[in-house]
Amino acid sequence: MSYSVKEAFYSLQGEGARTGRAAVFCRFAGCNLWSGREQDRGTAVCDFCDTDFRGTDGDGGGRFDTAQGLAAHLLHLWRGQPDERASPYVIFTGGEPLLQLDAALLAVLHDHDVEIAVETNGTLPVPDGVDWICVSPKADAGLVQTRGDELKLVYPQPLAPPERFAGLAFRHFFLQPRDDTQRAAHTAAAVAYCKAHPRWRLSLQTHKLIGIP
Ligand SMILES: C[S@@+](CC[C@H](N)C(=O)[O-])C[C@H]1O[C@@H](n2cnc3c(N)ncnc32)[C@H](O)[C@@H]1O
Ligand SMILES: Nc1nc2[nH]cc(C(=O)O)c2c(=O)[nH]1
Ligand code: SF4
Ligand SMILES: [Mg+2]
Repeated sequence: MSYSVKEAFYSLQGEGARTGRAAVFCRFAGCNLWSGREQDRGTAVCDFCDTDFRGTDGDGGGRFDTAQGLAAHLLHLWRGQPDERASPYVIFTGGEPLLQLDAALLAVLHDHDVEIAVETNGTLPVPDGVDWICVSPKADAGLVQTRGDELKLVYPQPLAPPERFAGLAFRHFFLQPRDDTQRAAHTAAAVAYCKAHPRWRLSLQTHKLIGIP
């Protein structure tokens, strides 16, 4: 199996329960809910995406023929000093990472003592061996992955109210304001919802607020 990676970079997790934690991000190319072309956005299942995931031309991107090759590339990007209380941390995102993340890649990373997280839309099952599962459901897409560590719902999605997901088997429940021209209004609405429904916490995209990748 070969892998198509849009970009890969070292930054801090900007969102959710692990906000602020150093990580190598591996952004796989391609998604099952949008082609990534602007002219298709209006008819896409997921129409609010904030990410360019087409092609392999980004910083640290490329085509990798083997799991070993991609794992070596990701480990090379890690800048953390050795620390017995903090393993190297790799977050697979995209696009939709579960179109490409496989057992071979998970195994070789675990062989190097890497902790592995995934950011997924929940339409595909997460393979065994992922250490941290973040699911972000999309209103018009079937949800297959109904358990995990955090559920991070982009808010608002009129056809996907938080109540639809509150009973699922996640440890953390977040609302993340939809980033578009109305972001301030969406943020205010998310704050109001969290205040009324304390199960839910606010996830800000802090990397955007401070201008890091
Ligand atoms: C670009 S997606 C890639 C991973 C996967 N395809 C997914 O949707 O979870 C990464 C995260 O950004 C969130 N996201 C995408 N577009 C957003 C937007 N306009 N505003 C806020 N969050 C957004 C997604 O819901 C997801 O939690
Ligand atoms: N800093 C930072 N944190 C993130 N958390 C999830 C991201 C994503 O695009 O999946 C992301 C991202 O692109 N950058
Ligand atoms: S599912 Fe994720 S990557 Fe795909 S279009 Fe939606 S937000 Fe973007
Ligand atoms: Mg992002």
